[in-house]
Amino acid sequence: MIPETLVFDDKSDLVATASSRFVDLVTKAQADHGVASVVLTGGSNGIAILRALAADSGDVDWSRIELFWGDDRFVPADDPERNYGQAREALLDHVPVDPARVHAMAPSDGEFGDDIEAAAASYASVLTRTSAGRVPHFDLHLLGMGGEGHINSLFPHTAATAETEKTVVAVEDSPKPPPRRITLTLPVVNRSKAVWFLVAGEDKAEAVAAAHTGAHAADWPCAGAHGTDETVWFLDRPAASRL
Ligand SMILES: O=C(O)[C@H](O)[C@@H](O)[C@H](O)[C@H](O)COP(=O)(O)O
Repeated sequence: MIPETLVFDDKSDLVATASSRFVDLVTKAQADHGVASVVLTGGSNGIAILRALAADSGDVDWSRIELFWGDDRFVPADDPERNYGQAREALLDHVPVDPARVHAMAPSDGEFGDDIEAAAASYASVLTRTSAGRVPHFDLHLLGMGGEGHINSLFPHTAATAETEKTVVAVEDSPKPPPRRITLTLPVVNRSKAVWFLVAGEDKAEAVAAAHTGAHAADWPCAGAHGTDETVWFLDRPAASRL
């Protein structure tokens, strides 16, 4: 399916449109099948959207949304680098989510202690437990992207990006600090009905162009992520400058 590519004059327009489309998508999913499932991302754009939703989320019923993370840093629970903590502060502390439906990845001082493999395996079972024993088809997977094309903690030329079986893997040597992370893999990202890339800045332009011209996921992991119903690129002008 051909991706939809939207180019905005600035980041605030990008965030405003993505958050309003988030409200539309989630309210439709809730009307259609009761509980919506959304995978959140870290990064400045992902968090900016959560802040916008904290201010205005229309008719979204926050008690009927399962929230997951595409990746997180395997750090202590109160480490400010944790994507979960940033999402809590930006959105989850301000809306009536059902705590039983908020599925954070384990911190390094949580129930699995420092055992990152056990923490990753446990998250894989969270995915199936919340979806009647199957791997979920998320309604929406939000993705930030790095300049070298990484999404979640899937970096170029790594085993995590090449993974074809497991839904969740541990990353011990991320090229971007901190080195230890837990991430969803491409096979599960690609079960999402909608995959949205939230990308701003000239340093992302080469990766955006690569993804739009059929690059290999090993080289540019962003090129390997697609929704089953829609793939949308939300770009500012500098990020779109090589298209
Ligand atoms: O895990 C990380 O190190 C970051 O969270 C990273 O993956 C980030 O999401 C992207 O680099 C996009 O970041 P921006 O949205 O700030 O461009």
